[in-house]
Amino acid sequence: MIRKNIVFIGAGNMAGAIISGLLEQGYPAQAVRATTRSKESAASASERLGIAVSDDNDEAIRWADVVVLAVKPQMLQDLCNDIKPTLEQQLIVSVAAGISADSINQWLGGDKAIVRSMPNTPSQVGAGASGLYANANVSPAERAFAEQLAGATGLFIWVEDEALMHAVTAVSGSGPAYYFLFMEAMIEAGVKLGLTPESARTLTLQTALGAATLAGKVEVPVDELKRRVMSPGGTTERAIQSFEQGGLREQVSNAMADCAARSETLARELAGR
Ligand SMILES: NC(=O)C1=CN([C@@H]2O[C@H](COP(=O)(O)OP(=O)(O)OC[C@H]3O[C@@H](n4cnc5c(N)ncnc54)[C@H](O)[C@@H]3O)[C@@H](O)[C@H]2O)C=CC1
Ligand SMILES: O=C(O)[C@@H]1CCC=N1
Repeated sequence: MIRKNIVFIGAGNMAGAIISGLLEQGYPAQAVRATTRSKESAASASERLGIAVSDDNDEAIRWADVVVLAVKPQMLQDLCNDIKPTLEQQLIVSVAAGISADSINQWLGGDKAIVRSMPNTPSQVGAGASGLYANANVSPAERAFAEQLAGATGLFIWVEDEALMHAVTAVSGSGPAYYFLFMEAMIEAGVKLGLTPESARTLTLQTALGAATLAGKVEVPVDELKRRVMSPGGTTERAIQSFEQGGLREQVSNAMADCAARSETLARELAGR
């Protein structure tokens, strides 16, 4: 494992998930720091995450080899302006949705090595999925470190065409929320059918885990796995017919197109500020 000092600027949901995943995988806590905007939030994040957290971006950046930008996209330009004078040759990793490497590079004064990463919150338990994109200033060694960072919290893919980061966001960045929504709906429906909330939850979660594990382990396409659950004239067939007639497929497609489009407009709105 290559050890570098990593600072996360912003210690919210996504940074917290990556930090927990990293530490869980044995990355040394002394080599990970974070910053927040106030002393109070720094103290509570430090306690929650088990690493040093301060409200001093400049001091943390001077200490770091790798700077992970983990603030909301709308805060990123102001943050870049603030840290520009302090940054030297650190590798920049941005997890912000939408915002292009060119915008970040421009806001940071140019000539920066920037990796964009679109992770997701299952990183917290080592089951993340990240899409990575590197600008032309990123060296092979820096690419390798970015892979180690993403790989410590799950799996990753590289995209060479940055525009595909919008699609990655629609699939895996936002994707956990779709599955949580589906689980929520299944639990509610199970309760309506008479199960206790606890039983409905236990069965729903294990079924989601089982389906994903099975699909990941066997070399069988998911439509065939679906077919194997559907006995002709049986119960599943009725449920699947009901989903198809209700337009689930189209809803998923529309929702993901809306997600990718939001990522694109975020990028345009914020690049023009
Ligand atoms: N939540 C998710 O599932 C995912 C989020 N992302 C991206 O991660 C980024 C962060 O999102 P979340 O963690 O969900 O947001 P969040 O609101 O939970 O965390 C953002 C944190 O940044 C801090 N912050 C803001 N300005 C700061 C500054 N100048 N210096 C230091 N800290 C500052 C805030 O205090 C807050 O703790 C966003 O750009 C988002 O697009 C990417 C993939 C998935
Ligand atoms: O909802 C968002 O904007 C962020 C980016 C991907 C997941 N959460």
